[in-house]
Amino acid sequence: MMNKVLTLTLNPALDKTVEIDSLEHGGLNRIREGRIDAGGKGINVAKVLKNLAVDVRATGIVAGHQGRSLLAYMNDLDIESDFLEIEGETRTNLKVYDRSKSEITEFNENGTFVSEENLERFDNLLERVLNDVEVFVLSGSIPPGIDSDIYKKYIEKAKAKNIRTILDADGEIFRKGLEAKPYAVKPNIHELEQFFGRKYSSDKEVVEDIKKLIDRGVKLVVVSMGGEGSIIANETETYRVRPFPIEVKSTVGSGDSMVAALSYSIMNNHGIEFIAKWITSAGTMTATKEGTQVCSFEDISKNVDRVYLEKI
Ligand SMILES: Nc1ncnc2c1ncn2[C@@H]1O[C@H](COP(=O)(O)OP(=O)(O)OP(=O)(O)O)[C@@H](O)[C@H]1O
Ligand SMILES: O=P(O)(O)OC[C@@]1(O)O[C@H](CO)[C@@H](O)[C@@H]1O
Repeated sequence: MMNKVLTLTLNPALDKTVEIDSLEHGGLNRIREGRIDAGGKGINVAKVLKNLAVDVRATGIVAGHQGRSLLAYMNDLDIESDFLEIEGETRTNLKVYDRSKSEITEFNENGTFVSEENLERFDNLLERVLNDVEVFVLSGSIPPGIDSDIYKKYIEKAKAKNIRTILDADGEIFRKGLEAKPYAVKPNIHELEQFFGRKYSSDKEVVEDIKKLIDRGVKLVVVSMGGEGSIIANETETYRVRPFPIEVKSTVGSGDSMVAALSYSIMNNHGIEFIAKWITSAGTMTATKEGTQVCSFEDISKNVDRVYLEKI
């Protein structure tokens, strides 16, 4: 086992993936196959890190019967977990795979309400589990009741302990989180467009905005672009990265697999070229798995050299 990563999932989910022949809007859709996986972005990051033999712990908030069921899934995956259990119900997120189009449509619930008192209890739990951590991953949406500056507060807390942080969130929580200058961020292209309030028509425009994030104090930026790959940059170098061809099964968790490989690379002080290859191999191989299943160490290492890198 190597070092320690802590992943935060304040709004976890049971991901229910169903397969149908062809989506009939307003009609009856017969489900051909289905599966349930432990989900939520930080939990997916922890699943990949476990496969990379990293000493990882998952934390967050779970609720009710569904929450206990989620913890049982985590236990089956042998992932060390330290979640606050509260009243209410952990959400179910429905992912519908349309076989005719090989396309996934996602329906994500809001999540269960977290009271001020429960958040205070979670703050205390976090204070305890943030010890001996090298990298802290904060990702995904936040449930009702929690303010949008939560990631900002937690990044500041982690930085005071010299822990490197990775932020993967969107909207207001990303905007506020950025004020605390996380070590790395991984928005997808739509989240970056939303943040800067523009539509990109070239890589050059994306790179301009990535530079703005670096000027704000972020050390490493990855902008993922689905099947188009990603752009990765630090203060001195920028790469356009393209994945290898695959048969896509479910891209759910692909971004999280990138974040996991990013944590692994940062922890081991790898250079930007290694990082670009590893995160892309991880994200791409996860897209070949059904439901919210993730890539293995072998999946990643066997395919890293198929990733195409271009320095820009
Ligand atoms: N259709 C695809 N073909 C090949 N690789 C893909 C495809 N979709 C995703 N990937 C791989 O996964 C990475 C992350 O994808 P994406 O940009 O969709 O992340 P995301 O929006 O954060 O995903 P999520 O939030 O569902 O985890 C891409 O950079 C790419 O390497
Ligand atoms: O609603 P959020 O928190 O933005 O995203 C939650 C989610 O869609 O993200 C993961 C994939 O990245 C899934 O496991 C999960 O259902």
